This record gives sequence, C-alpha cells and structure tokens, in this order.
Amino acid sequence: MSIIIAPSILSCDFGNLERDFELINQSEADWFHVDVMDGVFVPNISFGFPIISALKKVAKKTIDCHIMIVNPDQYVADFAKAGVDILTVHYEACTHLHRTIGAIHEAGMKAGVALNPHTPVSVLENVIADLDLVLIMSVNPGFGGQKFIHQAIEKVKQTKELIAKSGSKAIIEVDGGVNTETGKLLVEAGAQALVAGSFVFNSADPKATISSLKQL
Ligand SMILES: O=C(CO)[C@H](O)[C@H](O)COP(=O)(O)O
Repeated sequence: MSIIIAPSILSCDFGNLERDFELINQSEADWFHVDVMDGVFVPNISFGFPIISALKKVAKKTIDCHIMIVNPDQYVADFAKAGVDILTVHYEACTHLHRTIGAIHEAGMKAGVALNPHTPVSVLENVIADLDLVLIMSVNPGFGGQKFIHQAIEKVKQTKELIAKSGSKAIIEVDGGVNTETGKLLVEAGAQALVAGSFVFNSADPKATISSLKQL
C-alpha cells in the first residue's frame, strides 16, 4: 500500500481557504489533516467547528482531525456533527482514555491517539487493540514549521512492534517537520501516514510537493 499523505490545513492561506481546499482535492493527497488548538493544551489557538463544517461541504477526501485541546470528551459529538472521519485525541489530555476512545467510536468516527515527544509508546499497551490510528508527534504540538525531532523514528519502530504484538489494525501517522528527507526515514521505520504543513504550503508548487511525498 502506498503512503497516506495528509496535508495540514494549518499551513493554508486562511484568506484563500477555498482555493487551498480545492488544491488538496485535486492533488494526490489522501486526507485533509485538521489541527484544532485551544490555547490551553497548547500555546496557540487555531480554528474550530465552522471551518471544519465548511471544509466538509467541499472535501472529496477523508477528514483526519487532530485535537490539541483539554477535555476532548466534551466535544466528541460536535466533531462528528461537523463531519470528521478520524478523530485523534492526545494521550496527555485524557484522564479516561479508554472511555474517550469508546465515545469516538460510538459517535461513528475512527479513533486515534497522539503522543507528545516526551510520552513513551508503552502507555498505549492497554488500548492499542481498540485504536484505528496512532499519531507520533515529531514536534511539540502547537505550531507548524518546527524542527523535526529524530527520536520520533525510534518511536515509530516501537509502535510498529506494539501493533504487531497486539494484532491491532492501527495505522501509524507522524506529524511535525515532515519533508521528503525525514519522510523517507519515517516510512522506512514503518510510518504509514505522513502529515505535512509548511513543507507543502510554503513550496512553489504544493501539488508537486504532495506528489514527491506520495512517492516515498
Ligand atoms: O500538529 C501540528 C502542530 O501541532 C501540525 O500538524 C504540524 O506541526 C505540521 O506542521 P509542519 O509540517 O509545518 O511541521
């Protein structure tokens, strides 16, 4: 199976969202990656439900939503209503992670869990069988355009082992500082989905940049 490419709309031109959504529709990208930040869990505020609902009206691809917010349980139903297909919560933001994963499934979405750079993969041992996706953060969440943290490569290998041992069907996604160089190392380590924001949207030809990632 080819690598799943999920351009992050955090790096779109917010004055031209419709144009950039259509660019992703027309590209070889597989998913729209949607970063929701609350200014509490992370030191930045991005956007919320009106933008996701607007994207849903035009999106021809899966909406992969990464929520960097406290109390994620409070908003699970709202994300489902806005049209999210895969909802990824942070391990560090969940007190009752097993319950949160169940609530995401009950709301009709696929469930993912994201791990901050300092969080070991082993914390997922007791929930891995229930997950559709594991998101390894290769930057500290909150901002696009940060430097890739190489420890993520080892964490991808550890996640691959955990998935194989448990028989889970979870996909391994990586987010932060992804370009063709870091992306190649991640794919070799076992990553199946790559998020890329600034590398795509700061390039002269975003569609060609998406294609270059797709070929990894
Ligand atoms: O989750 C995120 C930040 O918290 C972004 O998706 C991530 O940083 C992607 O941006 P870039 O590719 O520019 O590093």
